[in-house]
Formats: sequence, C-alpha cells, structure tokens
Amino acid sequence: MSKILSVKGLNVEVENRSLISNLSFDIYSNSLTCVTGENGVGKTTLIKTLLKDYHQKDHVDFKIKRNQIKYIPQFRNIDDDYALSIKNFIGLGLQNKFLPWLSMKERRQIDAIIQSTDLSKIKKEPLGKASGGEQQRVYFAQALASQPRLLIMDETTASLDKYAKVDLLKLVKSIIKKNHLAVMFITHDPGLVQQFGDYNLHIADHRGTMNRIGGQD
Ligand SMILES: Nc1ncnc2c1ncn2[C@@H]1O[C@H](COP(=O)(O)OP(=O)(O)OP(=O)(O)O)[C@@H](O)[C@H]1O
Repeated sequence: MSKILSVKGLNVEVENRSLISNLSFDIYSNSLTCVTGENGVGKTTLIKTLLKDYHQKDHVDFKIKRNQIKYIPQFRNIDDDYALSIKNFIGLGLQNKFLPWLSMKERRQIDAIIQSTDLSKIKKEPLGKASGGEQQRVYFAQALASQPRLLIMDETTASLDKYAKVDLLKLVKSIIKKNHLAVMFITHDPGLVQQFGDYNLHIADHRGTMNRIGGQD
C-alpha cells in the first residue's frame, strides 16, 4: 500500500461558511475509503476542495499527477435514445487521444477493460438501452480507460437496487486489487460501508473522523 493523498488541517468552506474544520486523513492505494455523513455536511464540497487545491501543498498533498485522478459524478444526462455503443463510450475515457479512431494498443486496452468489467456481451449495444446497473458499470469502465490511481465515486450506487449495488461494489473491489487503485466512495448506504469499505471517513458536526473497517476482498 502506498500513500496517494495526505490531507492535514484542511478547512472546507463554501461562500465563507465553514463546513468541515481541521480535517486530516490519508488515502492509500489498494483501498476503498467510504465518505459518509448526513445530507449537506459537505462531502461533495470536500471532493471539490481537494481537486481545486491540487497544486496547493500545505493542506492537500497528492502523491500522484492530476491526470491520475478521476471523478465519476452522481448524475449523467444519458437518455434512452443515446446511440453511442458501450464500447465507443468507454473509449472516450482514453487519455491523450489525438486520432478519432482507436490504435491497436488502445483497442487492446479497451477490450481488456470490457472483459474485466464483464461488459463483453453488451459492448455493441447503445448505451441508452443499458440498465441502470449496466450504465454504472460502463461509467466505471470509462473511468478505468484513463488508467487512474485515485477514483472518486460520488453516490454512484444511489439509483441502483440492492443487487446491482452489491454487484458494482464487488467489481470495484476486484479492480482495486488488480490495479492497486485507491477509491473514495461517497455513499449514504451503511450496509455497503460495512460490507466493502476498508476505511470510513465520517463527517459530522463539522469534523471528519477516519476509521478502519476492513471490508471483504
Ligand atoms: N456553490 C455553493 N454555494 C453555496 N452553497 C453551497 C454551494 N455548494 C454547496 N453548498 C452548500 O454547502 C453545504 C454542503 O453541500 P454538499 O453538496 O457538499 O453536501 P453533501 O454532504 O455532499 O450533501 P448530500 O449528501 O446531500 O449530497 C450545503 O448546505 C449546500 O447547500
């Protein structure tokens, strides 16, 4: 396990209103850190602050490059008519892409991601026709195409049923292990935290506390 991010004495504010004071925690590779707390405590604002303060080393010290951090937002505007195939959508996640088509190396990389995220059977289907759980798996796969070392998932499971939630988290855990990835996962689901979290960064009363949990592999 190597350190990916060190946060020390960070104050998280919005429009001069303090949300979290004197926050300190570390994020390591090979681990899933759940970020929990009531609505409005400042979880999303914390993530925005970390990304905004990337170059400011006093309180937020990333050990990785900015382009090795990937954020998967909670909502996307994908409607039923969205016609791009799942494979091409995942390809959009490739970094430093100059050509409009995929090189042989990129094609192999995308094929490996499709296989590891169990999307082979539906890779030619339009993304708009995929189920909610499949779409979340595709967003995760697209994020992997940029070969991140830290992945931030913002309530990615919120719209899924309990089986799809567990399936997605099992997949995330297996990729964490395989790619030595660090994941920060904002969630309101205590069952998922207990079952899959390695750490829980819990925010309440303007304070953040990091606890070790030790979720399943
Ligand atoms: N740009 C902004 N300007 C003013 N207030 C904001 C802004 N962004 C967020 N806030 C306020 O800051 C507080 C924290 O918001 P934030 O979205 O970070 O909470 P959260 O913990 O992620 O909540 P949830 O679990 O509901 O998503 C809220 O009271 C919100 O209204």
